[in-house]
Amino acid sequence: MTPVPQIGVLALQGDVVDHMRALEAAGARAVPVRRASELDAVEGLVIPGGESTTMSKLLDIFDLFDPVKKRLDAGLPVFGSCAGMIMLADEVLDGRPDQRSFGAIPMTVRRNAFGRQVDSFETEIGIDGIAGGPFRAVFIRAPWVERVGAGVEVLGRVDSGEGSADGQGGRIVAVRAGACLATSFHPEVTSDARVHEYFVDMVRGADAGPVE
Ligand SMILES: NC(=O)CC[C@H](N)C(=O)O
Repeated sequence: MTPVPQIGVLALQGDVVDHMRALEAAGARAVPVRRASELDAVEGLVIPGGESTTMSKLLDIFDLFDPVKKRLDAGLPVFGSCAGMIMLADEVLDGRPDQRSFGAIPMTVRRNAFGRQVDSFETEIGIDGIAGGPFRAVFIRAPWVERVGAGVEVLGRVDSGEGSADGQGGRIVAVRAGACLATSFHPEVTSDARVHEYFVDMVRGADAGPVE
């Protein structure tokens, strides 16, 4: 177990600096990842919020899509927030036709799902596995999860006033599947480090280690 794990933040586009600050606050060493050699050195990876169509394109341009996919398939712990959640899904609705995602979590994610009228909002939600009361969740043109496959644990929902496809009330906005964590919202833009602490604990537990 590494006491201070080295965690990469995919630094092609999006709110990289906020995630690096939040990871450091949560007890990790944060490093930007722009090339495969930097990816090799990390024990966990954050895919930040931003714009998933752009991120998908840049991953191809920087020859990083396949190296990242390979490490995710090998069990590298990963946390995706917002656009990062979209990048982890195996099915993306309302995406661009050429948009690619890693398929690390068996789930269907709808882009920009909360609609243009209220495309950004904040609300308090409970997150399973995170103690200490509700979490202030900031949503910015956020996706939601419409289907979860086998082995995906729903950690949090938001009441969108219309229920959800599975009849349990509220849209799914936080999930975990093994070493993969994803949120529709942006914990990195608040000063509450609990979601990042949760992820740092996942990385410590997984002990994926850097590639030799
Ligand atoms: N804040 C965000 O990350 C927004 C995600 C963006 N709507 C996308 O599709 O990628």
